[in-house]
Amino acid sequence: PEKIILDCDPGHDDAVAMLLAHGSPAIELLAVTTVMGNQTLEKVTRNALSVARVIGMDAVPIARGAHRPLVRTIETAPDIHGESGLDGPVLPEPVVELDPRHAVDLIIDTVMSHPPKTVSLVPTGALTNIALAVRKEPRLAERVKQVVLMGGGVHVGNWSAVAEFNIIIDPEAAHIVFNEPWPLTMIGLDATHQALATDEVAARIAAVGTAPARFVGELLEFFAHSYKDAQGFDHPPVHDPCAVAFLIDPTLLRVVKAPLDVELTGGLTLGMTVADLRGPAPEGCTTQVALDIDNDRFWGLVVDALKRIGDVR
Ligand SMILES: Nc1ccc([C@@H]2N[C@H](CO)[C@@H](O)[C@H]2O)cc1
Ligand SMILES: [Ca+2]
Repeated sequence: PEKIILDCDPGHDDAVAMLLAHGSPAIELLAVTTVMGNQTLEKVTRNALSVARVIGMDAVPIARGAHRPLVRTIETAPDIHGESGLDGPVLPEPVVELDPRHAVDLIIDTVMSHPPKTVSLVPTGALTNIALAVRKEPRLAERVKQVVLMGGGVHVGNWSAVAEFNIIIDPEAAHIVFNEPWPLTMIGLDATHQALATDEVAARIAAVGTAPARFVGELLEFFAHSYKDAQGFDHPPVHDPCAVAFLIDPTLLRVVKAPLDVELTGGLTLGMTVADLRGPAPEGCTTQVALDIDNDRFWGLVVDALKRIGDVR
């Protein structure tokens, strides 16, 4: 199985990414780290611990990370995720204790204690923790198998006309991460806006008939309402598990190798992820971008993971 570290800001779709990583037989979830974004660090960390309880994840270390971006001030997304960051379902009291380390140290310790090129980083929030980690331990750039991040977009933005939330709330961190030599796959809005939780998807999830499945149903119901009100979507795009799905079955996504970088000085374009799709990628290009996803097969992975998790008391 693919060994991964999930760096996240739960967040409705981050919660689905956690359950997909925990439930999929193709993934070995080594650690979960939290970063501010959808809500404050306190709230997203509490949410991660609650989700861990719901899905029966009691042996994976969870550590909290950056409480604000590297340079800028924090910006949250209550219009989509609500005041708690995971509005909708009742959130059970956490049972597992947080790992005492900072997320950055848990990431470094986990990667450096495994053989080279065996652990992948899967960030689904701002890239602050990942940037700090590779600055504190530069060897990460050669040691990590790959970075598969949910963020950015080639032709699509959601926090500005051209920028995506995870990137624009900490564009300096994103610039660091996009410019390290590690293999990097950007699962951006071009693909994740196709990962829609339709009524048919909701029915497939409900049919699993377990407490975790009901939890997912409730969080997707809230997510659907807030996405409709805030962004006019008929069904919510569930972004973050698309990054985990790429590691489970890369054939689910169409990816194109292309030079990628992040705009830091634009007025209109701050935080824009710029992919140069003009021609064949130059030799040594280590970045690629996802442009499409097979939504039906993607949701099949989520349903399978829920079935494997079963009922959790
Ligand atoms: N409007 C909106 C804002 C932030 C997010 C979060 N940021 C990414 C999508 O932009 C996902 O990781 C998701 O958790 C989703 C929608
Ligand atoms: Ca997220």
